[in-house]
Amino acid sequence: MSLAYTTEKQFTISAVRRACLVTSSVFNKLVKNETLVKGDKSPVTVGDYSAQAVISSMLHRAFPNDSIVGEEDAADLRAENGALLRNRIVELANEALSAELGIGDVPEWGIGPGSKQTADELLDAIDRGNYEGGRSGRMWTIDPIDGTKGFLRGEQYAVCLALIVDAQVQVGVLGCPNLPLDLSKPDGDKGCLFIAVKGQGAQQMKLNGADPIPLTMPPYSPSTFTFLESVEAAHSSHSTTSRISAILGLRQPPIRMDSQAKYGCLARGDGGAYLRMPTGVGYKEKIWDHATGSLLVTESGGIITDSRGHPLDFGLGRTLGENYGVIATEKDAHERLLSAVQEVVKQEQEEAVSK
Ligand SMILES: Nc1ncnc2c1ncn2[C@@H]1O[C@H](COP(=O)(O)O)[C@@H](OP(=O)(O)O)[C@H]1O
Ligand SMILES: [Mg+2]
Ligand SMILES: [Mg+2]
Ligand SMILES: [Mg+2]
Repeated sequence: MSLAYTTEKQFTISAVRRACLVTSSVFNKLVKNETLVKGDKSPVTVGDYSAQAVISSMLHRAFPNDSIVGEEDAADLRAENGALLRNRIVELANEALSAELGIGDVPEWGIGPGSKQTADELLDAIDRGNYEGGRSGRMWTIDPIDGTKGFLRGEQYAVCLALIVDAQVQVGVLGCPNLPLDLSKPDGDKGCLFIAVKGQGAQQMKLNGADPIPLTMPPYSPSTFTFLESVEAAHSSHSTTSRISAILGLRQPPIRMDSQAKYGCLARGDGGAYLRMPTGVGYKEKIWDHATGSLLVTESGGIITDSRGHPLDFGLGRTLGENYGVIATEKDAHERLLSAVQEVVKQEQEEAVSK
């Protein structure tokens, strides 16, 4: 019997690798006028747009009937003053699409020497990511650069692609070009690819390599356990994390890192838990920020919930709905962590009332 989603898995790896060609080349030579500020004040670069164009145009060839929920849209590139950015994106996306074929690449996906798209085709590909999401059917979710702020700081970011079927994440891949293979050797080899398929486990391999290694989270160990959390205090409350650490008596400081690279690290045994606690009311987590990561957690032996202990729901649309934070850790540690989180949430609510 053949395994489920074999083609989708291979496609996801190929698409993420090709998008990483773009992001890595932009990372090394990003110029000031290649970054925009979006309506929600967050940054977006030519790297984000080009990577989404690459993945989305490959998806259109490989799975023309599937819907796409992508973070970016091409409105700013279609504007009259968007020509400079648009030309750069066309150049970058075509460079990646036409790069040599590698292991597992299929030319019918619109890749390999000679594969080029027009500006209109690439802008349309970006805008094909406008699907509103939902509970039934097949959809892909793209975060072309997760951790754009980390990318701009010269630190961690991830290219993320996941297949969701009937609200369940079935396949997810992260490409992390700047992530050391071993966190304890920051100057050692960099570039990791994380892969998960539901029911088939999680794996890591070199971004440009072969030979995937299966990933299993190690059991809870009080002496080394610590949190993986966002670098950006506006994305995840650092003070809440530090109160939870105090309750648990943790000795190690948190590992701060941008992007879903945190989930890849958790799956391979770095830190011990992913923690993301809301910093205020109103922000709704986006499905593309957690789809691949959540599957990496469950396929490596962990549990992922919000701070009420509810599973993340990928069937509500482009967001995860009401935001009550995200907690992921090894399955035997989850209950202990959840009760510490809930204790701190209660304290914070009481303090807010008494203010
Ligand atoms: N107020 C907020 N609270 C939580 N997450 C936020 C946020 N504002 C932006 N984000 C999300 O945080 C993501 C980065 O995650 P992290 O902080 O773990 O690196 C961003 O992804 P992008 O960089 O793809 O836009 C963005 O979607
Ligand atoms: Mg963004
Ligand atoms: Mg993101
Ligand atoms: Mg992004």
